[in-house]
Amino acid sequence: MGSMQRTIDWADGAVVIIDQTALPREFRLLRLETVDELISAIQRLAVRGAPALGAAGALGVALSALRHGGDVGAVEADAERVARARPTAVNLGWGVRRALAKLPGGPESVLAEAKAVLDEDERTNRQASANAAELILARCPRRPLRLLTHCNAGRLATVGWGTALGVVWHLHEAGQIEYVLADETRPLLQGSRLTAWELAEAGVPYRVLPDSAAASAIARGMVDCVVVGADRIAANGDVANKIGTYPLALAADRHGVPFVVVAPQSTVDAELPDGAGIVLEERADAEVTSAGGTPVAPAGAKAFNPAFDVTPAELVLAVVTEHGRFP
Ligand SMILES: CSC[C@@H](O)[C@@H](O)C(=O)COP(=O)(O)O
Repeated sequence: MGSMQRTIDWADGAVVIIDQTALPREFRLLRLETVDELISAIQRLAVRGAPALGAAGALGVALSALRHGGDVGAVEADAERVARARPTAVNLGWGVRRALAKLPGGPESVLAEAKAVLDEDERTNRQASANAAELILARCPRRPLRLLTHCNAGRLATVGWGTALGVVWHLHEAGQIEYVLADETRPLLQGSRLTAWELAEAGVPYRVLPDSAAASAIARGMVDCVVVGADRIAANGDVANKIGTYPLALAADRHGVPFVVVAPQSTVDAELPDGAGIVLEERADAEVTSAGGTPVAPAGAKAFNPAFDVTPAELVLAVVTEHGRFP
């Protein structure tokens, strides 16, 4: 049910998203009619994942342009607020800039550009993940393959199809997947809530594991390849992705397991020479000091809660986009 629904779309003058805070308990859609509602949905991760945030950025500018018409200053101010809703995924600002560039043509051309961003997304991710699937088949001799992934880089992180999980869909169609290990992805559990839900829907054999068990799984020879998405890729190939990605890359390197990153070209920040310049979002202490809304740490406990980390290019076998290997 709901499997053909886009993660984020435009319908009857509003942005419609799959509410990712409700999954897997409930599949429900949210209608966002204002820029403020969209920004709030981005910040509480009701819509999330770098490519989906690119679409959200473009649609946010469309919402504003349709509301403010010829008031360029008002639309530019809204665009700036949307672009700053979260700092790490470069796609958010990319989507905003693409739509904003069409403002001189009027609100309808802004909306048309936002819709083009959405339409391109699935095509691009299918191609990027097909390229990565080919590379993995060439580099990993064991059949069928046992993959490990982190966070959610599935259709829920994009408008449709997905990036790292897109690789799984291609390989599963070809009968080449034995199983997928899905890191639960502390603290917000995108792995156990979202990736597991997608894998179950698609009928792919999987197990959820604590993030802290991933290095052991790699060391015990249970993983042929680690495949993840990205939030921002610097010009030298350093990769920012969900917190916990860097330790996976270290473990994979130590045990000679290929570590592959799959992303659309829009996730490359060509102006950034290396990963040192990437702003890593820090989120609220309560996400760590509570579990499911119940406090688990002593009252007043402080947390270190970065949402992302940076994996240096030297630990990455390949960054794969729709154009092939990057750079
Ligand atoms: C194709 S999604 C790639 C990344 O955006 C994904 O792995 C990730 O880190 C998402 O983080 P999130 O905080 O859930 O937005």
